[in-house]
Amino acid sequence: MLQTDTIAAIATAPGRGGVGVIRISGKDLLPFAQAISGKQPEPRMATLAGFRDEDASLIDSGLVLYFPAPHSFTGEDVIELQGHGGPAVLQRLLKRCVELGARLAEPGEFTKRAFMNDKLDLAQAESVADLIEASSEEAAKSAMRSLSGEFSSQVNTLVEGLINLRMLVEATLDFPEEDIDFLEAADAAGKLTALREHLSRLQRSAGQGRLLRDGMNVVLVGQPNVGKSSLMNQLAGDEVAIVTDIAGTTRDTLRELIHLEGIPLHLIDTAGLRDTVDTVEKIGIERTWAAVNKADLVLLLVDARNGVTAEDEEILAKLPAVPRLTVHNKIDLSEHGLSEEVRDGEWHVWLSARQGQGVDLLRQRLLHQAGWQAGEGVFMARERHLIAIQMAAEHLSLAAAAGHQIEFIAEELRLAQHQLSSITGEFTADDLLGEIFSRFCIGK
Ligand SMILES: Nc1nc2c(c(=O)[nH]1)N(C=O)[C@@H](CNc1ccc(C(=O)N[C@@H](CCC(=O)O)C(=O)O)cc1)CN2
Ligand SMILES: Nc1nc2c(ncn2[C@@H]2O[C@H](COP(=O)(O)OP(=O)(O)OP(=O)(O)O)[C@@H](O)[C@H]2O)c(=O)[nH]1
Ligand SMILES: [Mg+2]
Repeated sequence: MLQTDTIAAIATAPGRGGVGVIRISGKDLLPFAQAISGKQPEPRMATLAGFRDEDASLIDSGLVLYFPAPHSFTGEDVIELQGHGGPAVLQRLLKRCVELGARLAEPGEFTKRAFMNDKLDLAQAESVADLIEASSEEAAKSAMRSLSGEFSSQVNTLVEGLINLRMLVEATLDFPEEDIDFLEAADAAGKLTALREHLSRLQRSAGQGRLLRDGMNVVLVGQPNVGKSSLMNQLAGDEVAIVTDIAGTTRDTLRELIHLEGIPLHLIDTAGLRDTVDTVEKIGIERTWAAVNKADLVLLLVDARNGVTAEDEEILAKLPAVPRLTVHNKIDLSEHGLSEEVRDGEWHVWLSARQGQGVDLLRQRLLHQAGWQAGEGVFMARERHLIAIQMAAEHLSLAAAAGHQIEFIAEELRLAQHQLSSITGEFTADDLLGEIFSRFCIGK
C-alpha cells in the first residue's frame, strides 16, 4: 500500500539559519518545480530561481534541485527549495507548496518512503533518526556505521546462514530415511554452532550501540551529608547542586546529563535518606525512591570514616535488584587512600568528592559497570534490535539442544530467522512501522 501523494516539509531545523530547505516528494514533480520557480530544473543540478507566490510576488530567491525518481532519497521525484533560512520565508514557501497540491509531511514520512521504496532497510532508516539525535561523536559514528548498512549486512549474513541450514534440515524432513546421517555428513551441528557464535558477537556490539544511544540512569543515594551533591558536582564539572554542611540540603531530585567516552549518563542527585518529620523532606525522600526504581546503576555513598554502617545496610536492603557501586567518600578526612576493591562480588571505590581524588577511578568504574568496552565496530542499535537478537539466540539454543527431533529443530530455526529478519524489516507489522517513524522529526 504505497502512498504517492505529494508531501512537503521544512527539512532544516526551526529557527534562523544561513539557508533553509523545503523538501517535496511525490510523483511527476516537474510541473510543480515549474510552478514555484518558473524554471524546469535539470536533474540533480543546482538552479538559481525566484520562488514566487500565486500573485507572482517574489517570496524568496534560492536554489531549486530536482531529483527524478527513482534516483532520490525517497525513491520518488524529489524537489528541494533551498531558500534563506528564516521562519517567515520558509513558512510562506511551504504554504505555497500546499497551494500547489502538496500536503504537510508527517514526522519521518520521507524516510518511511525511502524504506517503502527499498532505498533503506528498517535498521538503516532507524539509524537516520539516531544519527540526527546522536549526542556524542561516538554515538554519531556508530549511527553512521548502521546507516551505511554494516549492521544490516551482519544481520543479512546470519539470515542467509540460517536459510542454508534450514534447507538442510528441511530436506531431511522430506527424506526421513536419510535423516541423521545426512545432517552429520553436512556438519549441520557445526554450522549451527558457528551461527550461534556469530550471533553472540553481534549481540555484544549491538548492546554497546544501545548503550551509546540510550545511556544509563545513575542515581546517587545515601544518608544526608555523605557528599552526594558534592560528587554530582565533581562528575558534572559544575556547581549544579547546592552543597552545605547541613544534613538534608538536597530536597528534590536533580538531573544532569554527562558523557563518559560518548556514553550519556543521566546523573540523578537525591535527597539524603533518613527518618524525618519534615513534610518537604519526606516528599523529597519519596522522590529518591522513585528515582532509585528507575535506575540502571545505583551509587550508594557512605562516609569513609564510618564505612558501611547499619543505616547504610538498611538502605542497601531496600534497593531494587540493579547493579550498584558503593562509594566511600571523604577519604581526605580518613586514613584510607584512593583505591577500589571488590567485596562479596560488589565494587567499592574510595574517593574525595570535595577534593577530587579518586573521581577518575570512579569514572572508569562507571564505564566498566555500564559494560562499555572501547573499540571499533559498534553499531547503533535499539532495544527492539536487542530483543530480536536475544529471541533469535534463544531459538538457536533450543535448536542446539533438540538432539534428533528434526521437526523441532526446523521450527526453531524458522523462528530464529523470523526474529532476525524483523530487524531489517522484512516482515514488519504496520503498527510497528507507524511507531518507529512517528518518533522522527518533521522533515525527515
Ligand atoms: N540537500 C540535502 N542534503 C542532504 C539530504 C537531502 O535530502 N537533501 N539527505 C537526506 O537524508 C542526506 C543525504 N542523503 C541522501 C541519500 C540519497 C540521495 C539520493 O539522491 N540517492 C539516489 C542517488 C544516489 C547517487 O547519486 O549515488 C539513489 O539512491 O538512487 C540523496 C541524499 C543528508 N544531506
Ligand atoms: N572533607 C570533605 N568534605 C566533603 C566531601 N564531600 C562532601 N563534603 C562535605 O560534606 C558536606 C555535605 O556535602 P553534600 O554534598 O551537601 O552532601 P549530600 O549527601 O548531598 O547531603 P544531603 O543533600 O543533605 O543529603 C558539605 O559540607 C561538603 O563540603 C569530601 O570528600 N571531603
Ligand atoms: Mg545533597
